[in-house]
Parts: sequence; C-alpha cells; structure tokens
Amino acid sequence: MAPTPPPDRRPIIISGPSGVGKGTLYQKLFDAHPDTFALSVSHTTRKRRPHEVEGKDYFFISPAEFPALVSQGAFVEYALFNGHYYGTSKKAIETQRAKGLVVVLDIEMQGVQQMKESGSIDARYVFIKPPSFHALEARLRNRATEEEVDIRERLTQARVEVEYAETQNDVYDLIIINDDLEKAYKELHDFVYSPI
Ligand SMILES: Nc1ncnc2c1ncn2[C@@H]1O[C@H](COP(=O)(O)OP(=O)(O)OP(=O)(O)O)[C@@H](O)[C@H]1O
Repeated sequence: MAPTPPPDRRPIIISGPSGVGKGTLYQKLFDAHPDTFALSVSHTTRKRRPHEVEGKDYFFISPAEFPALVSQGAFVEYALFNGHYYGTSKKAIETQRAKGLVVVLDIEMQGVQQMKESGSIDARYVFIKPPSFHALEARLRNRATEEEVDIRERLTQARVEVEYAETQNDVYDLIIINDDLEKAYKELHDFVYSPI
C-alpha cells in the first residue's frame, strides 16, 4: 500500500502526562499509515542500555558534546532528567523530513515551552489529557513499569502539565481527552489528516 501523507506535512508534537496514552495513540497512527510518519530520535548523554540501538532509540553522545551542540543551536528543545541531558536536534528532524516522512515528536511540557518560546520549529501541537487523575493513576499502575515513588512523581507532574495545557490557550492546537481509545484516536487522526 502506498503511503498516504497528510496534507499538512509539518512535524506533530504530542505532549501529555506520563501514562496518558501518547505512545498508544501515535503507534495506532503509524500502524494505520505505514511509511508515512517517523518518531523523532533524541540525543542523550545517558549510557546506552543493552537492547538499545544507536540512531534508532537515541543518538548517544558524551556529556562534553552536549553543551557544545547546545551552543551551536543544534536543538529545538533539550532538558536535564535524572542527571542526563536529552534533546531533539534540528538535524534529526530534517533528516526524516527529507525522506518525505512527517515527524512526530513525543515531548514533555518543558520542551514544548522551549519550542514555543524560541519559535525554533513550525509544528502542530497536540495535548493528550487523561479523563481524570484517578484513571491516569490506574493506567500507570496497570502498565506496571514504574516504582511506587515514580508513579507518585508522575501524578504530581501530570497535574502541572494539565494545568499548563488548560491555561495557556495559545500553546496547543488540539486537546484530546483519552477516555475511549478509539474515539481519542479518531480525533487525533482527523486532526492529522485535516485539510490545510
Ligand atoms: N483510552 C485508554 N483507556 C485505557 N487505557 C489506555 C488508554 N490509552 C492507553 N491506555 C493504556 O495506558 C497505559 C499507558 O499508555 P502509554 O504507554 O501509551 O502512555 P504514554 O503517555 O506514552 O506514557 P509515557 O509518557 O510514560 O511513555 C498503557 O498500558 C495503555 O495500554
């Protein structure tokens, strides 16, 4: 089947609290439209885990290289998490775009703020919101990938992110409540494929 690219080929930023279903939603989009989208690959200074592939999961760089790239303006956004830097490079986005792919970026709130403030990227912004914090907590627990302390931290951060999305009216082009997955997916799909 030939790829069916959306009319608007700008990168799509997907943001929202951990566990809200961002990955689930964009993976459905990728599965429905093969060879159309590409998830942006970030740079990081953290060590590669055994199963991770350079250039696919991350571009692994040294702690000394990171600030050098920052000062060259190489990143559309970057952040420090747990003592390691993570960033999205302009070049990584351009490489995918040059292949005709529409780039999807899974970015947390600080990154969205940086991109909006710097205007470093012309993109479409989508926020995925949980139906309730109770439901979000249940998803994080069911996923069973985090420790209890991490779940609490993610829930605290979720409140900050939802507050930001709801009060900063000009940041997101679309807010989707991920309650019923099929309904949320349809909203994402309709937005991505909307005419220019
Ligand atoms: N609409 C939904 N209803 C119920 N469960 C859902 C829904 N959407 C996603 N989930 C489930 O919620 C869990 C979290 O989803 P997912 O891993 O996609 O979240 P995420 O936002 O990508 O998280 P992170 O930012 O931590 O990677 C998964 O177990 C997923 O199957």
